[in-house]
Parts: sequence; structure tokens; C-alpha cells
Amino acid sequence: MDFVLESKRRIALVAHDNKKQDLIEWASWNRAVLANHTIYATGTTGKLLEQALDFPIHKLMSGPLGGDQQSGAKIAEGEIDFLIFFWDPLEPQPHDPDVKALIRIAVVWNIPVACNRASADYLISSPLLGGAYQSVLPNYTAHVERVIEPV
Ligand SMILES: O=C(CO)COP(=O)(O)O
Repeated sequence: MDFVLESKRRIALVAHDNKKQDLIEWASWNRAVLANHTIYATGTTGKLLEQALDFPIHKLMSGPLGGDQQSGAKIAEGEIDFLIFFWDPLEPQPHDPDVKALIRIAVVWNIPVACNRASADYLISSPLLGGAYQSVLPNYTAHVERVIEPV
């Protein structure tokens, strides 16, 4: 039987101001899984996450200053595998066209996208991210490198 070796994934985390606390809580809860991957974030989100998680995050520009566009470009270039974007559905943003463009390009390139906590929980629980290991082994923090069967 052939096997596919799975290891680090590149995950982009982005949140609008009213959703930042929500994302930080979610990321702190899932720190052990996230620490096994390469994390990108827009500027302010990344700064707050780095303080909360205490591991390095690749910080792009702040969203309104081009960070959403940078994230989108990385998706188009195949440099981001997952997008977790807690966007604010109740408040207009000065860079709404960029927000739409980021979500659009994630769909165009068919990467998994989560826009709220419920869907982020599903993504982080995916065997592709090693989430299943966290629920089985709560203290497991080492780099996860596993063998899974191809689909
Ligand atoms: O505006 C954002 C997403 O559209 C997020 O940007 P910041 O993380 O810099 O606040």
C-alpha cells in the first residue's frame, strides 16, 4: 500500500478587530496543534497572536494596509494551505474590497477556509492538521509527522 507523508502545513490566521478576541481564544485553546505548523497572519492579528501563543508567527502587513492582498497573493502562489478568517459580518471595513478578494482567491484556489469558530473547529480537528492527536493526547506538543492512507 502507498502512503502519503503528512507534516507541517501553512495556515493563515486573520481577524477583524471585533473578532480578534475570539480568534485569540480559539488559537490559545488549539495552541498545541498550531505550534506544529507554520502560521501566517496579518499584522495586528499576528502581533496579538504572537503574544498569546508565544511562538513565532510570520507577520504580513496590517489588513487595511495590504495584508489581505498579501495573504491572497500567497494563496495564489501556493504558499498557504489553510485560511482561518474571522471576518466581521456586522461592520463595514475600509478595505472591504480586499476582504472580498481574499475570500474569493481562497475559493478559486480551493483551499479549506473557515470564517467562524464552528468551522475553524472542524478544520483544526482534521487529521491533515494533526488535530485528532490533540484530543487523544492533550499534552502532545512535539512536531507531528504521520503516515496516512491516500484518498
Ligand atoms: O483587516 C484585517 C483583515 O481584513 C486584519 O488586519 P490586522 O490583522 O492587521 O488587523
